[in-house]
Amino acid sequence: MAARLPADACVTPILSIRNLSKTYASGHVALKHVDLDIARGELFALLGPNGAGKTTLIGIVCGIVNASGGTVTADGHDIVRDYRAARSKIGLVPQELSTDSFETVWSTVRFSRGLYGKPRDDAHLERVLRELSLWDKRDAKIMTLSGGMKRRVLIAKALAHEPSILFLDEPTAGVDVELRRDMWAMVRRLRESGVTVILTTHYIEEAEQMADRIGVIARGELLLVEQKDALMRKLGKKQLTLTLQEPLDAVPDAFAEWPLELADGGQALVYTFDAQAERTGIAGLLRRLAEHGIDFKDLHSRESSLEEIFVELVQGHR
Ligand SMILES: Nc1ncnc2c1ncn2[C@@H]1O[C@H](COP(=O)(O)OP(=O)(O)OP(=O)(O)O)[C@@H](O)[C@H]1O
Repeated sequence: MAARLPADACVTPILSIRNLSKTYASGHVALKHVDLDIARGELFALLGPNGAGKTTLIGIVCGIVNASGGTVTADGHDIVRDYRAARSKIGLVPQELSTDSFETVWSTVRFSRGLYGKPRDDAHLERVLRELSLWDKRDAKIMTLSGGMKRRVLIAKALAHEPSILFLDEPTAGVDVELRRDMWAMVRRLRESGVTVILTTHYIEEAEQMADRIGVIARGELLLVEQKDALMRKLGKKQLTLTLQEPLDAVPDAFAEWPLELADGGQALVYTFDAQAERTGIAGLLRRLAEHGIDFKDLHSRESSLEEIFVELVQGHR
């Protein structure tokens, strides 16, 4: 699907992905013709179930995986023809910490910066380590750190060369509440400082709390890209639950025009409707209930969460 920026976003995208495809040597098609533009300074969340193609997409943009077709431009640089320049614009926080176990935190981040040919800037590295509460650990060997601290080191490494685009692949998978909160705060600060952040996540809550725009990917296809608020408005459903005075065995035929369901062993009647519809049908439903002598003692309504929207989208795709 096409996922260009809205016309009013009159900016050159910082990341431009065109017709990107990937078929692994095994024959598995991991990405199918993905088009996506990311605006400078945006916080974009890529949501998808396991195996959707999120890591493959990031891997291609970061030059770790070769694309089978399509192009990617990062801050004006083609990621194949102009690999070094493109890569120097990008920071990647991968899912796993794989190397550097015997190195200290300080030498690891300094080395990361040097990899991109950036001049030494100890003041910058100190700022990064302090922000991530790693400054006190700068002389510790990475192998001696806790899992949470190792995660922080991954982020420090990714920020060492001052990238303008930061990818976070499942940043909070398996981390504790405190680290998750710190990560969210850090991502917000980065974004305020002008860094474009693209994160992948299974945690809908993360996308709901953080993102400006959300892309949903499943089986290698970008199903949808929307401003978060518009997505919730467009696809959100509302649910009205009536707690009945007397339980019902079944929904009476007279109510066939409303998609009603019984819940709580017949104690509650649940009506799901489109939050955007001009006529919700609630007034008519309540009248009909009164006509049939069905009394209720309580009623409440709620809007669907992003999680419900997401599950419906992905299931619909299957
Ligand atoms: N090197 C590889 N060779 C063959 N198939 C692969 C390879 N790497 C990934 N795949 C397959 O491609 C699909 C997409 O994988 P990918 O890791 O991009 O998904 P993901 O959305 O990041 O999933 P997760 O959330 O589980 O990390 C999966 O079915 C995976 O098994």
